[in-house]
Amino acid sequence: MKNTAGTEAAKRAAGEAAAAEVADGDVVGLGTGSTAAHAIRDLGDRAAAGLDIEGVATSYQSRALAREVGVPLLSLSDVARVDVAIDGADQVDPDANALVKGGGAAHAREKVVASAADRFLVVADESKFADPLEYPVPVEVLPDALARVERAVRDADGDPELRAAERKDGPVVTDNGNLVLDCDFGAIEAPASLARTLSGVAGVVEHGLFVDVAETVFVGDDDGDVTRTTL
Ligand SMILES: O=C[C@H](O)[C@H](O)[C@H](O)COP(=O)(O)O
Repeated sequence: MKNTAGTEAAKRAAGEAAAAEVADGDVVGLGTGSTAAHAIRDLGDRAAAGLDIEGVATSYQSRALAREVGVPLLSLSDVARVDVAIDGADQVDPDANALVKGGGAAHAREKVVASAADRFLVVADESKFADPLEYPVPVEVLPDALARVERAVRDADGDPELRAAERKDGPVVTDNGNLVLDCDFGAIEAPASLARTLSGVAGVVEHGLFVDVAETVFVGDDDGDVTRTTL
C-alpha cells in the first residue's frame, strides 16, 4: 500500500540532494520507491561522469534501475557495511525518529541495508509527515506463520490485512518469497515499543517501523527546494 500524495518535483529535489552526499569510493545503499529512484538516477549520471561508487540494491526494482542507469552493484549477501544509504518512507514522524516503510514490500532488505549503513539518509516530501504516525505497518511474514502472526497483531490491538496483488490473483509475494500483512494500529503513540512487539513475534521476517535509524532527512517541495535536517 503506497502513499502516493507527493509530487515528482518534490521527490526529485529530495532524491538529488541526498545523492549529492555520496562521495568517491562509497558503497551506497540504494533504496526502493519513487523518491529513492531519483537518487539512483542521479548516481547513474554521476557514475557516468567518473564517480567511483558501488551500489547495494534493496529490491528487484532498485537493482533493475541501478543496472539501467549504470550504477555498478555489489550483492547484498556480500556486504556487511555500507557508507551511506538513501531511502524513502511512507510516513515520517515530525522528528524523523520513526518511519513507516514497506509500501512497496521492500522493507526487509531496506532494514538490513539501513542497519549496515554509517549514514542513513531519508528522502521525502511534506505529504509524508504525520504526528503521530498512523500508517498501516507492513509486516513481512513467513507464509506458514500467517495465521499465527495475524493473531499476534490482533493481540497488539492491530487490524491485519493480507496485501493483495494488483495484477495477479491472490496475495503479494515479496522479493524474499513471503507475504505481507498491512497492520492498522490506528495512531501509533509509541513506535519503539510497537517495533519491539512486532520483532518478537515468531514468523515475522521484518516489519516496516524504522526507529532511530535516520541520520539526515531531506524534504523536497514543489518548487524544487529542499529542507535538510540532521538528527
Ligand atoms: O517498500 C518500499 C519502501 O519502503 C519505500 O521506500 C516507500 O514505500 C516509499 O516509497 P515512495 O518514495 O515511492 O513513496
